Amino acid sequence: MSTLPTAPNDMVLSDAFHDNLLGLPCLTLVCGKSEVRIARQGAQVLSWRASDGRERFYLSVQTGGAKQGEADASTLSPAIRGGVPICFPQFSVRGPILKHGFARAVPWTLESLVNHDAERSVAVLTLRDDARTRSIWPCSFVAQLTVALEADRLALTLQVTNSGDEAWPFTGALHSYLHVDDIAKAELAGLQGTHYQDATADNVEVIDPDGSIRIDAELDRVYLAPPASVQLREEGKPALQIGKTGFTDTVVWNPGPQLVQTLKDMPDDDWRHMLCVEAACASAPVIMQPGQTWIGSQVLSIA
Ligand SMILES: O=P(O)(O)OC[C@H]1O[C@@H](O)[C@H](O)[C@@H](O)[C@@H]1O
Repeated sequence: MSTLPTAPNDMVLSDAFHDNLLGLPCLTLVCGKSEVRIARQGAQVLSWRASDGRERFYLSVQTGGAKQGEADASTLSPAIRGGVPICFPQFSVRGPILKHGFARAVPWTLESLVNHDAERSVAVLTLRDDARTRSIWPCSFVAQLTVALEADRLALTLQVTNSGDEAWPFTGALHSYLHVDDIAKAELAGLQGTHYQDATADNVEVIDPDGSIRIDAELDRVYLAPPASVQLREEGKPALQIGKTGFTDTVVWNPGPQLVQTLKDMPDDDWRHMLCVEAACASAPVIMQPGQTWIGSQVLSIA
């Protein structure tokens, strides 16, 4: 086991991003046979292989993002299409700033790393307000993502603190792109009877009558007060249990065969190989008083 100190050690910690996936600098967290890759940009988890070696996240080969060798520009980087983007301080276009906020478009700082642990490897990354974020959103904050990897379980915890002296609202999400072999043989179970806002129809509110969600066209829903856990099934068998705490909503998104053709960072056929199941605070903002801390998590376990 190699354990790096929990106190910031700038040289060691900045060296951690020495791997790359599709040219995106990232660090690799290892626990036994399980492995996770985390990009510096957006603290975005790009890949997760549990002990069976199977990739559990979708990542577009046409993705944007700040590539290796490119300086972390002072401007925002193009979003990375896949893995787990962090949407903060705004979910989608439900507010005045850019879609899904800026957290996914800027580099985060690695604060601590416990790697190659036999039971639980953990990376903690932070984003604090600076001149650039304040030019977009004039609020003082500290956002922290904790990535905790166990043999067949990945826990992502987002902690947000109001470090200023005025209250502010935020919406956001852990926007997980789950990999599926074939969307026609995949279903999401557990949301039956839950109200949702249909983003493809002006957010009209509907009750989901179905036992499980199947995808053959664009689907974009914010489920309100959903159960704490839902299950991804493939070929009729459990594949992944998806739990959440703190986040009020579950968002389910797939662009389907038409909308995907308008996404220049995603191959036309790839809607068949992904399903976004997002832990979100989308339907109503979280109001943060000065000094207040909010915590939400998404926990993925091999079913
Ligand atoms: O293309 P983006 O900005 O990454 O957003 C992808 C999708 O993200 C989902 O969370 C939204 O519900 C969709 O409306 C949106 O299209």
